[in-house]
Amino acid sequence: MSKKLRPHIYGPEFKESENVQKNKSRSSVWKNQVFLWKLCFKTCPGFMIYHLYDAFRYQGMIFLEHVLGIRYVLRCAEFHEPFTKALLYIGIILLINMIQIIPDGFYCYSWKFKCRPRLYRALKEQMFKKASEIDLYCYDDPAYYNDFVLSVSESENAIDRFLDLLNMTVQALTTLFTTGIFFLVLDPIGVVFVFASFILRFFVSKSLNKVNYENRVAVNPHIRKRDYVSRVFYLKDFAKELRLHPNAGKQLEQEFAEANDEIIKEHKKVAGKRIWFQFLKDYGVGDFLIDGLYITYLVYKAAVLHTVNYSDAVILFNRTGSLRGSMGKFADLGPKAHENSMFIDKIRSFLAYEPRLKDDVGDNVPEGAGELSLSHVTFKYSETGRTVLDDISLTVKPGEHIAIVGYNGAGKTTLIKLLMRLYDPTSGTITYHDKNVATLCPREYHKRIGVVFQDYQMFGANLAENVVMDNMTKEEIEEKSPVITQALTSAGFEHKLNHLPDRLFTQVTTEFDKKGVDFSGGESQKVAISRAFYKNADILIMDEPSSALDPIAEYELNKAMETAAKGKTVFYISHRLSTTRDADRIIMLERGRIIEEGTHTELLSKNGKYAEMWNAQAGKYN
Ligand SMILES: Nc1ncnc2c1ncn2[C@@H]1O[C@H](COP(=O)(O)OP(=O)(O)OP(=O)(O)O)[C@@H](O)[C@H]1O
Repeated sequence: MSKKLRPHIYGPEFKESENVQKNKSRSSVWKNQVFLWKLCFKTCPGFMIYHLYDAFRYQGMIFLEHVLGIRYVLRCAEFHEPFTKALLYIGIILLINMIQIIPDGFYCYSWKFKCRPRLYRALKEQMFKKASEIDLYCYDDPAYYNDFVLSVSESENAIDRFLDLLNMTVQALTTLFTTGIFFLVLDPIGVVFVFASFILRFFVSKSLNKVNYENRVAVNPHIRKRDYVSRVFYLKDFAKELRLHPNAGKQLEQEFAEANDEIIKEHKKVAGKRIWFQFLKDYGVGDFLIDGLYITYLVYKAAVLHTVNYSDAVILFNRTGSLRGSMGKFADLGPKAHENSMFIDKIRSFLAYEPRLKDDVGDNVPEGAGELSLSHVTFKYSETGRTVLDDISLTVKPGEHIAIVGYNGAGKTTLIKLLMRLYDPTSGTITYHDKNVATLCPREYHKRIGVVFQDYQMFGANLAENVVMDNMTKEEIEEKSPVITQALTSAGFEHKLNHLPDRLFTQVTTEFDKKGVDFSGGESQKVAISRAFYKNADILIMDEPSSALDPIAEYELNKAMETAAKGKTVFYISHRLSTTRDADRIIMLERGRIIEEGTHTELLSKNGKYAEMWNAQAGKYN
């Protein structure tokens, strides 16, 4: 597996010499095409076979009509054969053409439009599945993220290029065997000219494609930046902010212009090489060698030496252009396959990436609520990054309610991410039921945790599915309706639910459905909270669950929590200390370290950082 896509944080063991990578990429050109062939053939076998046949048919017919046919007709004229012989031949060709036009029309205007999207989907489905499995570390590594975006955005192009390559290969082989043999029989020297042009074109194309690929990789980060700015200007989410803060828009315009300049700079860097290679390819190999030298030689043979008759000379003259074109395609095959292979390589590396956290691998989680314990846990997002959590030790009994407080950036959310095992600690261990969570099956472990993240997302699905977070049929929604409604009610969404005409079937977001609904920030947060209530897990994690709620909704949420969280282990993060004061224990974090720990009263009597924070903001709630 190519290691290019592995996140850098895994360290030097994955670094390979440039030579090893080059040899590997050479050897993988073939394997990469086979990979796509298997995928395409498995998805649409009939289409793939017809795709090959179509290329063969196209060149076969050209040979029949334009080589054998025209030669036959011209020879009839040159050697005074009866006109009916020529007419019969023309009639047969017309009939064959007519028979072929029907399946060809079906292939071009129906099959292609049906099957190409199926092929794209087959690959995209694999990529989407993998994207949901890859470790979150990967998203923190810009180099990895660049390659990730490139492979996803290039996946459809890779299939298109592969289908073109197949077409080109079969066309080139058909031409080689038909027109090539024709040349060998009539004028073997002509083959030398064609072969020379083939070799030259092969090397020139290879160099040109390498330049193109390197340029594509170099411009990719700038294209991503430009795309980001474009998104900001067309996405609804940013529209309000941009109107209120026009300077932010100007700054982004500036960044867009800079990214554009970088792209132009990258193109300028390779412009000279591109012009030179294109000149060699078009003029040196094509015009000069074949149209100049070969034609001179052919005319000399026919007019001076009389070693070839006129009808054959005309056909050879006529076919050099076509043979040169086909040989050109043949010469382009290797470099084009190589270029496509570099993109497929990225796709395959992405698909072959083995997540460290395998969703369904690991020990079963013991039944019931258990003790959760952190021992000397330290964490960095990247090998070279700063320590975000530093030597955290904490034991939480089943049913205990823990509040985590601290200033922005103290490491509260990061601690939650580790507790949920979205990341593994850099050092130290986290145990649940006395078992290291790193040995537990993540999927089973996650079932034990209901969570509301600060940056929750609403999905373009109906309301019920947004609570259950799964695809559901109409019958399933109706069956689970009481539990879903109860979860929404506990989260304070009842009033809104009663005003939705389609209730649980209401489509969330108006982006794809005119009848859909855009919820307010607070309403969306209530839906996110209801997910945790619906899950009814042993551990409840709430990261700023009431940040968008009005005071009454916050009060009601706290009341609902008393019922929903009874007997459960709860981690509650909030900047509003009035909502955390009743926790069994409050953990105060500062720069990744636990600096104070105890009940609200204990911490106030310490008169330390917590008391300072309380006095600054929450004292007014007394
Ligand atoms: N994906 C990431 N990659 C690198 N650094 C990160 C990442 N996420 C968070 N950090 C850094 O880790 C530190 C702790 O972030 P965290 O989100 O845990 O803080 P927090 O206490 O939850 O802050 P807040 O109260 O603002 O939500 C911050 O300095 C932040 O910049």
